Amino acid sequence: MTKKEQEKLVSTGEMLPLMEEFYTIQGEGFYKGIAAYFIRIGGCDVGCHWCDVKESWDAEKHPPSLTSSIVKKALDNSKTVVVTGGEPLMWNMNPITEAIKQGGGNTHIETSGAYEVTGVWDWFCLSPKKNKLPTLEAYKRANELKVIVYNKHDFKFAEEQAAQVGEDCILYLQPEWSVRDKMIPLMVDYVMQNPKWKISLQTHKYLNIP
Ligand SMILES: C[S@@+](CC[C@H](N)C(=O)[O-])C[C@H]1O[C@@H](n2cnc3c(N)ncnc32)[C@H](O)[C@@H]1O
Ligand SMILES: Nc1nc2[nH]cc(C(=O)O)c2c(=O)[nH]1
Ligand code: SF4
Ligand SMILES: [Mg+2]
Repeated sequence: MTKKEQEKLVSTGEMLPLMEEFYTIQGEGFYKGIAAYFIRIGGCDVGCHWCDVKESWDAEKHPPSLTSSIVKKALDNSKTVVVTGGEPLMWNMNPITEAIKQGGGNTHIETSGAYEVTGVWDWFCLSPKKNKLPTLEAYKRANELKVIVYNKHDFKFAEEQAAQVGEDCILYLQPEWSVRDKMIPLMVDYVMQNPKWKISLQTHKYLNIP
């Protein structure tokens, strides 16, 4: 296939720049603890300085793969398929979610919400970033809001973001990994004072799994 043909398929979402795929346990948020197949799509320009997958940022480093093949492999392993990145919403997510659902799977997304929402999602995890705020549609779609706490100013940001999501959206504060020992005590106090929030930890990192 020529580069031009590939680019066309990427633009429709029939190919995606795949960085990695792995079957593991969802470590974070509402579905923490369940087996799930992760599809990590390359490309992100949000630029969080503490991002734990900076290798994903440059989409050019992750060659396009056929969406149908990615989905087939995922569904051979698991009914729950989590699409993450990078920033998955930089790409057209319609074909991948259609294929997952057609194969009987459940579609979950991990996103900053900074780009137009495409795809049909059974579970939408919105993790907003100050650098590039979510779209109005992303706030509407969010089933869970997962705000990363890097310093004490992030509590105010978390409240501003919570004011934008729907009533049924579940609210999580998740410590930034490198400062977890410093931030967890503040988060514990905050959640006891403000019990609409829950704490989410990156449990896969404690379990030493992907
Ligand atoms: C790597 S991001 C990919 C998906 C999307 N770009 C996003 O940010 O939601 C997956 C999740 O990990 C979180 N995350 C990334 N780096 C982290 C870190 N150092 N500590 C805690 N959570 C982190 C993100 O906020 C997001 O919820
Ligand atoms: N086990 C595990 N759970 C996760 N939940 C969200 C992740 C992500 O990077 O999007 C992630 C991840 O990278 N691994
Ligand atoms: S939006 Fe997500 S992938 Fe992009 S830099 Fe931030 S945490 Fe990393
Ligand atoms: Mg991760």
